[in-house]
Amino acid sequence: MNIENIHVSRKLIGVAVIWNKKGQILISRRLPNTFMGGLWEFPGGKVESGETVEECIQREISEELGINIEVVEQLITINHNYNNLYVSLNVHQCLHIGGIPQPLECDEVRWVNLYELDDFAFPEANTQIIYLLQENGIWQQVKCKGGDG
Ligand SMILES: Nc1nc2c([nH]c(=O)n2[C@H]2C[C@H](O)[C@@H](COP(=O)(O)OP(=O)(O)OP(=O)(O)O)O2)c(=O)[nH]1
Ligand SMILES: [Mg+2]
Repeated sequence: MNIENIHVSRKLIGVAVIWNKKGQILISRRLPNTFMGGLWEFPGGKVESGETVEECIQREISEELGINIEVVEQLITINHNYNNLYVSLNVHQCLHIGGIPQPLECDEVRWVNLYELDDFAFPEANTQIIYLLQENGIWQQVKCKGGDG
């Protein structure tokens, strides 16, 4: 095969693990008829040029869910290859500050606890994120009860 025919896409993705005061995490379901449609994920999206990952997360969460969050700290970066799509998931721990999550760009949103995460189908790259979250427990008692949600 000619080298020019090989197309590899790379995407840097800002991903938010958003916690409420009850120790629940917000998950959203990808729209049907899209890449990995129907699977559940942590909200987020592609980092645009000129923005930091934190800015990307703030923007995506406001666009996708219409809520306010505080981006608190980085959890992990997962590099994963879906055939010819390389994604680098830059995952951050976040607190829900206010607003009721709306499924503005997804099929459905839900608050779930750490153990309920096992009941939903996530993309392959999420396995390690979920394992780490469950290992860590309720994120330092929801970062000492910050946030407002
Ligand atoms: N947001 C998010 N994306 C994830 C997760 N796990 C996972 O593999 N992904 C993958 C799916 C997509 O290939 C990519 C996210 O891209 P996207 O298509 O939702 O992002 P976007 O809305 O900014 O995309 P675009 O149309 O602007 O290219 O990362 C996850 O937990 N959250
Ligand atoms: Mg997205």
